[in-house]
This record gives sequence, C-alpha cells and structure tokens, in this order.
Amino acid sequence: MVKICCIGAGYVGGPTMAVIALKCPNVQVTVVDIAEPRINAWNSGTLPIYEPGLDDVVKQCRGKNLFFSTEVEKHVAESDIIFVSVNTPTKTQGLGAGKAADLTYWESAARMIADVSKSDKIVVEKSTVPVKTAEAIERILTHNKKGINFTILSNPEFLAEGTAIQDLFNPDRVLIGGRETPEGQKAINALRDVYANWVPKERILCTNLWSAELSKLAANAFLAQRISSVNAMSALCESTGADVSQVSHSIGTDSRVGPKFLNASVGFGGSCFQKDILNLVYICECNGLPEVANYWKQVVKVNDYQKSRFVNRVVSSMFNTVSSKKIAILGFAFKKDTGDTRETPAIDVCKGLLGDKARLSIFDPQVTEDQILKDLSMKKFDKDHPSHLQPASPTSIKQVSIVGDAYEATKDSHGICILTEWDEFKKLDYQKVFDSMQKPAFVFDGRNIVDADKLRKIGFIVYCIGKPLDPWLKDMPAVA
Ligand SMILES: NC(=O)c1ccc[n+]([C@@H]2O[C@H](COP(=O)([O-])OP(=O)(O)OC[C@H]3O[C@@H](n4cnc5c(N)ncnc54)[C@H](O)[C@@H]3O)[C@@H](O)[C@H]2O)c1
Ligand SMILES: O=c1ccn([C@@H]2O[C@H](COP(=O)(O)OP(=O)(O)O[C@H]3O[C@H](CO)[C@@H](O)[C@H](O)[C@H]3O)[C@@H](O)[C@H]2O)c(=O)[nH]1
Repeated sequence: MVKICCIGAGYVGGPTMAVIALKCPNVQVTVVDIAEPRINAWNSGTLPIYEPGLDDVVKQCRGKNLFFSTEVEKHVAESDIIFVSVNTPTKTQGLGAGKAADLTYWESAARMIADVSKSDKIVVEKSTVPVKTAEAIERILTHNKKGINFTILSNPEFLAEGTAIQDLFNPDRVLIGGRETPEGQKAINALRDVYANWVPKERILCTNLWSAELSKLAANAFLAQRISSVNAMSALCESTGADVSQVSHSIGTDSRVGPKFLNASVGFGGSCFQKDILNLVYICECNGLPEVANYWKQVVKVNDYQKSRFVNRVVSSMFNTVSSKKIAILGFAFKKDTGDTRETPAIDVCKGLLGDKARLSIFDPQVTEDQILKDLSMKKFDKDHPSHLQPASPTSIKQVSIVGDAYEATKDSHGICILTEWDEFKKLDYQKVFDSMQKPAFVFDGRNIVDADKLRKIGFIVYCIGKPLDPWLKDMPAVA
C-alpha cells in the first residue's frame, strides 16, 4: 500500500488529502501538523475549517485510510510520498520584508525530512513557493544524504476556498513538475498514478520543475489582474455613468476573454493573491526586471486603491464624517462560504472607518468575535503566520461590537457596508432594516448583491461599485 504523508493540516493540506484518501482507497494518507489544537479539531466532529462538502468527505475515510496526527517525524519516516503544505507567508522582517516569501516553515520541514528519513522519498511541493525553491530544497535534503534518494516534485494547488471540494473533485488541471531525469520522470509517473484515480489523463499536465513553480504564481497574478482591471474600470464607470456589470458582460462574451472572474468588488482578499503577487514582484526585482516587477505591483496598488476609494465614498457621502456614527458591517470573510479572513478587504475598510472615528457593528455568519478583534488589532502580513506567532488573545476595541445577526447590526445605524457576498444578505427584509435605521439611511454595497432599485424605492441612498451614482452621491465631494 502506498503511504502518503502531508505536512501541514491547513486549508490546503486537509481538504486535498481528504479527497486523495476518498478517491484512492488503496493509499494510506496521514496529515500531520505541529499545531495540536488543529489536529484535535480534524479528529473531532467540528473540523478546523469551514468548507462546504468537507465534513462528508472526511467522515467517509477518517479512521480507514485517512489519519490526522501530531507525530510528524514518525509518519514522515514511514511514508513513500511526502507532500509539504505549510505556510509560505510574506516576510515581515529582514531582506525582502513586505514582499518576499518567508520560507522558514518550508525549510524546517525539509530539514526534518532529511533528518528522519531512512528510505527513498518523493517530496512534493504543495505550498506555493518562489520559482527555483526546489533547487534550495534539494540542497537541504541532500546535505546529509545517508544513501537515501530524495526526488522533488512541484505540484501546486489551484483550489479556491468555498469551492475546495468541488475544485478537487473536478480540477481544470493538475500540474506536476519534475526534473527531466529518469528519477524525475519516475516520480512524476508515481504521482500521476495517484491523481489518475479520478482526474482524466489529459488534465494532468507534466512540466519541468521551474515551469510548475512559476505557473502557480503566474496563475494567481493573472486572476488577480482581472479583478484589478475590472475594479479600475469601476472607478471610471462611476465618473461617466457607465455600468460596470454591463461592461464586464460585454467584455466577457468575447471568447478570448471569457465571462468568469470579472465581478467588480470592494477589492480582492484571501491568503494568496496579494502574497503571491508581491512574491512575484520580488523575484522579478531580484532577476533585474524592474519593468516586469512594476507591472505586477500595480495589480496590488489598484486593489489598495479600490479599498480606500470605498472608505472615502462612505465618509464623503455621509457629510464627510462618520465620527460617532454607527455603521453596520455585513460580512467579514474574504468571500462567501468560508470563515477565512486572511487579507479580507473588510480589515482595511473597517480600519479606514475606525480612523474616521466610526462606531462599527459587525456581523459575519462564519467568523468569530475573537477572530475579528484579532484581525483588527494585528499588523499587516502577520495573519498568515502560524497562530503561535499571533497575539494570544484579542484585545477589545472600544468602537467595535460584534453581533449575532444582520438586523441587530443594522438597528439604529446610519449606514450599512456589505463586504462579503453571503446569500443571506440578499434575502434580508430591507423594509424592516430601513425602518430601524437613522435617516438618511445608506447602503454601500461592496459586492453588488442587492437589488438597488428596490432599496431606493424603500428610501435608501444606495451606492453600488461601478454603477451610475444616486443624485445624492453625485453631489458629494469628489472621491480620491
Ligand atoms: N488557502 C488556499 O486556498 C490555498 C490554495 C492554494 C495554495 N495555497 C498555498 O498552500 C500553502 C498552505 O496554505 P494554507 O492556506 O493551507 O495554510 P494554513 O496556514 O491553513 O496551513 C498550514 C499549516 O502548516 C502547519 N505547519 C507550519 N510549519 C510546519 C512544520 N514545520 N511541521 C508541521 N506543520 C507545520 C501550520 O501549523 C498550519 O496548520 C501556502 O503556501 C499557500 O500559499 C493555499
Ligand atoms: O470576479 C471576482 C472574483 C473574485 N473576487 C475576489 O477575489 C478574492 C479571491 O477569490 P477566489 O480566487 O475565488 O478565492 P481564493 O480561495 O483566494 O482562490 C485563489 O487563490 C488560491 C490560492 O492560491 C488559488 O488556488 C485559486 O485558484 C485562486 O482562485 C476574493 O476576495 C473574491 O471576493 C472578486 O472580487 N471578483
């Protein structure tokens, strides 16, 4: 029986390995992590991450051919294939701080693999890493060879949170990169055989190591670039009376562009896009390509601009001050169907409004009070580091309250900011909401999910990203 071990039981390691276990009953899969609470949660009835369909997959194979353990060294030593799916966050200190990937966790995993291994291993990069990382990892693995052969593969993950299970069941492609040597090709074939249990052959792409590593960064850069492009257009739409949804639709019907991933928003979030683009920028700079670096840097800059534009719109619409006004924040996760808040635009929007002395009442159906308070007190980039490096307990913030439903959040408020596209926010009784609010009552829809005309009929002043402006909003001072 092939034995797989995955180091890192996070958003990628957990779901990915659960699906491999489900689809390959003849493979034994063990997911290991140094974080004991996380492993305990994987072994309990309440999984550590919220992902539609995940509970069901885990229930079907946990205890049969899927195991979660903190005995990292033991399982690494016993396995044939080792996936490494640890964090690769943005460096916060030292050379490349604020841009380069922090490979501390990867390096310590690689050193441990080298130390405990007693038989040949295939080591698979599952984490997103800078191009050429495999070369460095190879050096670590072979520094004390003991006659063991380590073959390194790059197998980046393309799942998106909220749809992880569906993405893993039916991936657009699985990418495997390896050395162009007989050992490299043999390792590629071994991993291809695992995926071939459920992924059609033509969707398993095999490349050299550097193409696979770079393709992951390039894929995220291209995806994020689409969002920044449409968000840049949204600003122009608001100035001209064009409607960004109509513009997106018109562009997306060109089969060369395609219709997906063209929704204007308050900005993209999530643990990957910003981190991976900054990493790409750093790699370009290190390779003496400042023009290429600046091109990609602009994608992040436009995203920051979109978030501050949103805050400015809220403040300027409300007589240029939100001081002491209650603002309801509906949604804090970076997208719907996840409880993940890493790099969520809600953090920057809330901090911006707090900077103008607003009182915030925040509701998200999947994010806990502790998490929101931690996020609002944490420094940029700290969030993606393991929890033992984060503030132990959240500090309460005077102007912020976290509430249990949308009606409580909006009661007596002056304005509502919709920051996550949860389905339940589309179905609220907006007449009831309006009746309970201060007047004039504002809705700032950062996800373009409400029926704006219906809300206007009720009496709201409504702002939607990239849509023709209400007369009220047009008359307010220009937004930077
Ligand atoms: N989250 C996503 O949607 C997604 C998608 C594709 C790729 N990725 C990439 O996958 C990687 C992991 O992302 P994630 O979201 O799963 O992160 P995560 O923080 O949810 O999980 C990483 C886990 O690794 C553990 N860990 C760190 N060092 C360890 C060590 N030395 N030994 C054992 N365990 C260790 C941490 O405790 C943590 O539980 C990152 O490189 C990320 O860029 C993420
Ligand atoms: O048209 C769109 C699409 C997305 N978003 C926002 O973009 C962010 C990222 O969304 P999404 O890509 O769906 O989620 P992630 O889980 O971050 O997945 C991305 O990042 C992963 C980590 O690398 C990759 O594996 C995935 O392929 C890639 O889609 C979220 O804030 C979305 O709200 C928009 O604003 N407009």
